Amino acid sequence: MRIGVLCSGGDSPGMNAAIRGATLRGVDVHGFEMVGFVDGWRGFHEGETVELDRPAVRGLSGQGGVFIGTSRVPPFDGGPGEADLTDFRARFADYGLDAFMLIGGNGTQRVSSILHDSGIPVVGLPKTIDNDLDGTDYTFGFDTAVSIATEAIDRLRTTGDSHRRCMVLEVMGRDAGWIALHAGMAGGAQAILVPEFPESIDQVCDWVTSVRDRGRSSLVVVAEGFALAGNGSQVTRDGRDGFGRLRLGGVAESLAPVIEERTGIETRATVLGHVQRGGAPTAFDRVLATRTGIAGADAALHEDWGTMAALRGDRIEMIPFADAVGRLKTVPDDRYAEVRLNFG
Ligand SMILES: Nc1ncnc2c1ncn2[C@@H]1O[C@H](COP(=O)(O)OP(=O)(O)OP(=O)(O)O)[C@@H](O)[C@H]1O
Ligand SMILES: O=P(O)(O)OC[C@H]1O[C@](O)(CO)[C@@H](O)[C@@H]1O
Ligand SMILES: [Mg+2]
Repeated sequence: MRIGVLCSGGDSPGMNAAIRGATLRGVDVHGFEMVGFVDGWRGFHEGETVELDRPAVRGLSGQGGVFIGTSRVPPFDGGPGEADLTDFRARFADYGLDAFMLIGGNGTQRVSSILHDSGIPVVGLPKTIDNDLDGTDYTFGFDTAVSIATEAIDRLRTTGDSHRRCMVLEVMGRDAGWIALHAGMAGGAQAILVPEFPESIDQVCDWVTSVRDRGRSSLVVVAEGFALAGNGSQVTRDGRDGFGRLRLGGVAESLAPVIEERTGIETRATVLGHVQRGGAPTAFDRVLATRTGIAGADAALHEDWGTMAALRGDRIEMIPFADAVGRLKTVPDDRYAEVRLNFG
């Protein structure tokens, strides 16, 4: 069996470990041929590939990024219509492929599902720092991002306390508040602002003021997709990503002066940005990613197409794409309520 491996969407710490796990199991144990497409669908369109075998994945489990590259280059020119899919199948056949192993988040697994429905054998390996993919408890990369954001909170807190300032930290997550929620809990933030639960500026300022009134300095964590209640909208930057979506970012910088003006407390903003996607994966993410890759290779052996390797409790289970795509896994009411009671 010849399997094409491809990454799509943002990189996520653990992608290298997943490719290593899949290759060691797929090539060495099951006797597959495996080929990686460089920079996601760009490599597929332009014919840039790398053979995956034991030497190619040596020492990769602790390395950040992904050595074959990833991108948001789309798989099809269009919708996809029947003509797009026919062209796609022809290209798939030209590469001599029997199946795809697609590594990505909700967008990528949506593509997996489209390809599977059009008759192409696919297994999916879930990754994303956003942890917004349904059907799986955690995606690899999330734990690393949360650890980095937590360290940032710890560091901002000592300087914020020293100057009696309010510190606002912006983290990633697109339309899901998981990174903010977990890092904020781990770092004991005085307020955590997430896209799922808009709050008014009056409420945010009340929390910051009450923290000052009991002699402390506030650490506010805000997810990049947060919008104020009422007529607030998400803050975006110039430019669009490779899929044509507006880039999120800047909400901390827009909130900080308003908090300062309304409370009289000096307030500073920090945007953590891509630091939270870079560098070595945590041990948890290395193990999760490796097991995910192994499960994907085993699923290919059993021709368990149309499935994604999901973490369920402490087990990796192959679940249908339909259970993973179509809706985002966002922060539920009870998870927000349990932290909100202690804000301020
Ligand atoms: N419905 C769709 N139809 C066709 N292509 C899609 C669709 N959804 C996503 N894609 C393609 O898949 C790519 C990856 O999706 P996306 O950028 O949402 O990242 P992701 O896989 O969700 O990972 P992450 O959220 O971690 O960046 C998109 O950039 C786009 O090229
Ligand atoms: O790397 P880019 O294209 O700036 O994308 C940033 C986006 O990717 C993610 O890191 C992962 O989806 C989001 O949290 C963030 O909004
Ligand atoms: Mg996504």
